[in-house]
Parts: sequence; structure tokens; C-alpha cells
Amino acid sequence: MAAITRLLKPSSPSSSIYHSLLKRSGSTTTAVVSEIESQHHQRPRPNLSDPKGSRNFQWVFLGCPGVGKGTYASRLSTLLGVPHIATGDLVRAELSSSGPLSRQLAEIVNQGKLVSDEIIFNLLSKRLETGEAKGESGFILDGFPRTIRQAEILDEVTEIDLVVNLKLREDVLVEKCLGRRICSQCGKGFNVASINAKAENGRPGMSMDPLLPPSHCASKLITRADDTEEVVKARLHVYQETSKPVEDFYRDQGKLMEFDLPGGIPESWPKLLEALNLDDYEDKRSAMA
Ligand SMILES: Nc1ncnc2c1ncn2[C@@H]1O[C@H](COP(=O)(O)OP(=O)(O)O)[C@@H](O)[C@H]1O
Repeated sequence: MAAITRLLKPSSPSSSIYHSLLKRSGSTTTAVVSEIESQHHQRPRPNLSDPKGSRNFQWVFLGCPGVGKGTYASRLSTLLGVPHIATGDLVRAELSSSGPLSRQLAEIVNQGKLVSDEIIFNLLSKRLETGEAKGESGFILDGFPRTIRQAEILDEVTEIDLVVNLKLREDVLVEKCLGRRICSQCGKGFNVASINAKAENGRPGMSMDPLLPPSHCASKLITRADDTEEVVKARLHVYQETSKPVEDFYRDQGKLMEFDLPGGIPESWPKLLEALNLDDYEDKRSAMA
């Protein structure tokens, strides 16, 4: 029950975020969107070191395909004790099931296109509902929202505290996507690409070591069907066209924290924690306990 209360929006005391999302995924969505459009207002930048009031962190990770949203969102979710919810994972789970949506989704995803907002809302609502039943609260969303409409609807059903926008040069993004591997057994992500991008046109050089799997995963690695060069480029194009405006949406609300990744995990992780004012989070938490 406590988990449900934490996910509640103050103005809708009897419905949790997943119920609200479910409602919004129906035919009333268009009306809701225009209603929301008239309600936009500036919000103060959240206090990064403290979740709002009594509820847990509600953060969003944005960034191009391959930037490392999954890696950093998953590490932060462990640190902060909130679930990491990646809509791409929900889509892939649905794809690998024998459910009725599976064939339809494969066609869309393998062309690098976005699946419909309705399908995403349904998958996300189900995921939040399952989590809520297990006592989860708060979240780090990865891969959602990806359209202005998704952002507006999310804004209507709950309050997002912080949006982290991860950035990396495009040539590196493509290489990273092509090097991505997933362990078919445990689901963990790795990267076999060894990146050594030269400095050019005023951009600094960048090197990243591969993120290699432990020996028990090494023989079980698979590549995502949408991580081919052609599809990655299509996804980057879709990101620029459709998802980039989501950055402006949160920038206007004063919630966007831009973060240029300086390199691989060893260089980037401590700097990200510092930027989030979380570098001594473990110490602060144990001091408060
Ligand atoms: N919020 C979303 N809206 C629409 N489609 C989505 C969304 N999240 C994931 N997808 C679909 O799942 C695919 C894989 O998503 P994801 O793993 O987040 O990819 P990426 O590595 O490109 O960021 C996307 O290309 C898209 O087809």
C-alpha cells in the first residue's frame, strides 16, 4: 500500500501511475494531450540529493541509441534502490514471447522505427503494476518518454524529479551499438567494441575499453536484431526527429541535466555521480541510518 501511495500524484489520490497510464492509452488520449498542453509551467530544478517528500526517486534517462542509458541507469538503480525500467527491454520481452503482438512488433523494431504510444503505455503500465505488487517505489525510466506525446502523458500522471540527458559523439554511438552483446541466459549487457576515436573538428579524441563478459556468459552472447549498421542509423535519425524535442520539453521545465560522457565507464561513472551530487551517497545514507 505504501508503494502505491508513493506513486500517487497529489491531484489524483485514488489512482496510481499505472492505472493513469492505462487510462491514457485508450481513446481519450488526444483530449488529455490538449488539456495538458494548456497546463505547462516552469518548475524549479529539483534537489538532486533528495527524493521528493516521502516518495522515492522518479528519474528519466534520455540519450541516443548506444549512448549507455541502460548501463548508467542500471548502476544508479542499484545505488538508489529504485527499479530500472527500460521500455526497450519490455518491447524485447514481448517480442520473444509468442503473444499476438510479437510479429507486429518485430517488423517495426527491426526497421528502427518506434512502436505506437498505445503499445508502450500498455507494456509500461503492466510493468509498473507488477512492480507495485512487489513493493517497488520510484523508478529510473530508460527509453521512455521518447515522443512529446509520451512526455506529456507521463507529466500528467506523475511528477518527474530529474531528467539526465547522456551525450556522446555520433561516430562512437554507431560503433558502440555494433559492439553491443547480451547474455542470452542472464540478460546482462556487454560491449565488445574497443573504441579509439581521433580528435577532429574541435572534438576531443575518445577511447573506451570493451566491456567484456565473464567466462560463464562468453559462450551465450547474442546481438540484438536491430543493432545492424543500417538499423542503428535509422534509429539515430528517428531519435533526432522524434525524441530530441523531448529534451526541449524537459529543458523548458528546468529538469534537464546534460551530461557529456568523457569516455568509458571508469572515467564516466565517477563524474556522473559527482554531477548528480551522489558521489558520497552511500556515506550519507549510512550516516542517516
Ligand atoms: N518509448 C518508446 N516508444 C516507442 N518505441 C519504443 C520505446 N522504447 C522502446 N521502443 C522500441 O524498442 C526499440 C529498442 O529500444 P531501446 O532498447 O531503448 O533502443 P536504443 O538502444 O535504440 O535506445 C526501439 O527502437 C523502438 O522500436
